[in-house]
Amino acid sequence: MAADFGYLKEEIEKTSAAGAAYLHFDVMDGLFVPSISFGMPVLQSIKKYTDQVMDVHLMIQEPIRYVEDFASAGADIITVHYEACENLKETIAKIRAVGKKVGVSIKPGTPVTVIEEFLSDIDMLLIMTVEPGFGGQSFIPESLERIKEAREIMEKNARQIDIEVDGGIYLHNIEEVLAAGANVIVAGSAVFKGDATKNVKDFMEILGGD
Ligand SMILES: O=C(CO)[C@@H](O)[C@H](O)COP(=O)(O)O
Repeated sequence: MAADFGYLKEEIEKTSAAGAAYLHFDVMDGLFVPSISFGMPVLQSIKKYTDQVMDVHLMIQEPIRYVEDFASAGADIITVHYEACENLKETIAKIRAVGKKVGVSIKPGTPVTVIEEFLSDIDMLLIMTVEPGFGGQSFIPESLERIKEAREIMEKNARQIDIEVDGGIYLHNIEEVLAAGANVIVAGSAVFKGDATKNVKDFMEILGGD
């Protein structure tokens, strides 16, 4: 979402060449969050020119309605919001049924403990480190404790899944989020504002290239 849409192909190719393994695709419906971004047709177009893992973050109300569409359009991981689903179990099952990896996201005000009962069914927990809806916001400092809490819950349940963080991540705070237990990093402004190639390379140096 932070890329210049007029140059989407070039912007994405830069991140891929510089080593970014995932492309985070923010879908906003103007209902679950105030903004509207883009949807399946854009994903389908992008998919043609990059091999990056398509990490689709659905910030939409009742995402179960669109799981099949995003799967067909090229999603590899489909992440839905805990707060947006009337029946999260059913939504997770639908993502599994279309053969995609399952992510569940929680907003900053949602207790981390809500994830416990879904842990065995999901591949990734996305902890929002800003209020979802807009890029360019500041990282919420309390998020660090929430990431640690999520790792502890996983240890207690003997289930280690990916913890993704999203919002306000820059070179100056990435080490803190990694130390807290996150292992999938979303960076919007920090990559696309300025030289995307250099920015991704700078992140990759800290991440060790994988
Ligand atoms: O999902 C969202 C916002 O809702 C994020 O993906 C942000 O768009 C990340 O942007 P930066 O905070 O890195 O600019």
